[in-house]
Amino acid sequence: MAAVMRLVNRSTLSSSMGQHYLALSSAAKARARAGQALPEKVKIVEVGPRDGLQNEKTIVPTETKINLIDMLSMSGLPVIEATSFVSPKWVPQMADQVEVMKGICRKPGVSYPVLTPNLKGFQAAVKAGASEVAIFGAASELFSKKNINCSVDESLQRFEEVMKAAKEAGVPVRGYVSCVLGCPYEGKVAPEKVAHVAKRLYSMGCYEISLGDTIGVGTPGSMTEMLEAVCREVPVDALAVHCHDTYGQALANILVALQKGISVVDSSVAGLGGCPYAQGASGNVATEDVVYMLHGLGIQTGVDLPKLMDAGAFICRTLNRKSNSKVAQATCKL
Ligand SMILES: CC(C)(COP(=O)([O-])OP(=O)([O-])OC[C@H]1O[C@@H](n2cnc3c(N)ncnc32)[C@H](O)[C@@H]1OP(=O)([O-])[O-])[C@@H](O)C(=O)NCCC(=O)NCCSC(=O)C[C@@](C)(O)CC(=O)[O-]
Repeated sequence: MAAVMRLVNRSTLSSSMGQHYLALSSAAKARARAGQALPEKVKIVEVGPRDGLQNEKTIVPTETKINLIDMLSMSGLPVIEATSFVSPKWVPQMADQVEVMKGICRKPGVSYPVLTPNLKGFQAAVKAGASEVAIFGAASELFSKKNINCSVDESLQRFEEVMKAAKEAGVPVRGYVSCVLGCPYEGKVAPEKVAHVAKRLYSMGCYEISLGDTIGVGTPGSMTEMLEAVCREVPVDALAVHCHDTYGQALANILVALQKGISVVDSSVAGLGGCPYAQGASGNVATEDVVYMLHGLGIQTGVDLPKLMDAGAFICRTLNRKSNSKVAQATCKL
């Protein structure tokens, strides 16, 4: 019975993709029905292999990480955050970063950025063949201290060093701001503080600033307020949103961001993840659910949903867990 359901749901999914997602006139209508001028295309930044796996209690074999990244590459995702060049004492799960970078099959046109908290990480990343990196700061002092062992100002000084080296090497840099809608240690975070850190990262040369609701406490209300503050300081086309789904608000918050004109969304296959320095934070919003919503709105992503779901099913099977994706649950792709 379950197998029949799986088949039926999979074919329904494929045919609905064919009927609805590719018909441009109905796509435009779907976007218009959402009430605002939504973007025609959205770039999805898949963070599962890094944000998703960094918090796993038992070490995930390198081969599994490589297989996951390769399957994600085949699904049409344009950006896959592969790993991080951080201290193995702080995040043991990412200690195999060099092997991961060496083992993945890089698909032309796909970018594989990695996290680099400082110059040491940047140099190691470039040596391992990274062609794009991300620096990661926070809008909360206590989170910054817990996560990267320095104040927000100190972190920005370290990032200046990374930016200088990246410019010399011609490596594009993405910037993260964590705790944009709340901090596990400080509680509420002022939108102006988020805007200040986002502006600093943008001014130092980050081509894109990803705004992280690290603990998933935001609502469409707080998201709107925060984005209005940030958009006064950073052009909207340089912004991305990175929503964890702890309180089930992620898709609603992403829709708010789309309505504000943001067209880059971070997400994690099967909703894997959490931050090791933000206790209680659940995984990122599931990529499958984001793709389903975007395609339903007539927004192009270039992602093949069934192939993406195969990658989600693979990692859930390997980690012996249920997918956090509602789409995977509904279609029995667990
Ligand atoms: C930033 C540090 C390194 C500072 O850590 P530290 O202890 O202050 O650094 P240090 O400069 O004093 O060095 C201490 C040791 O770490 C080594 N070290 C120093 N730098 C590196 C490096 N790059 N790679 C490898 N090793 C490094 C260094 O060589 C030395 O080694 P030892 O002499 O003790 O053997 C540390 O705090 C760290 O690695 N933190 C990891 C933070 C992290 O990965 N957090 C999770 C990702 S952030 C996130 O998930 C949020 C995000 C991005 O998804 C968005 C959102 O949801 O909000």
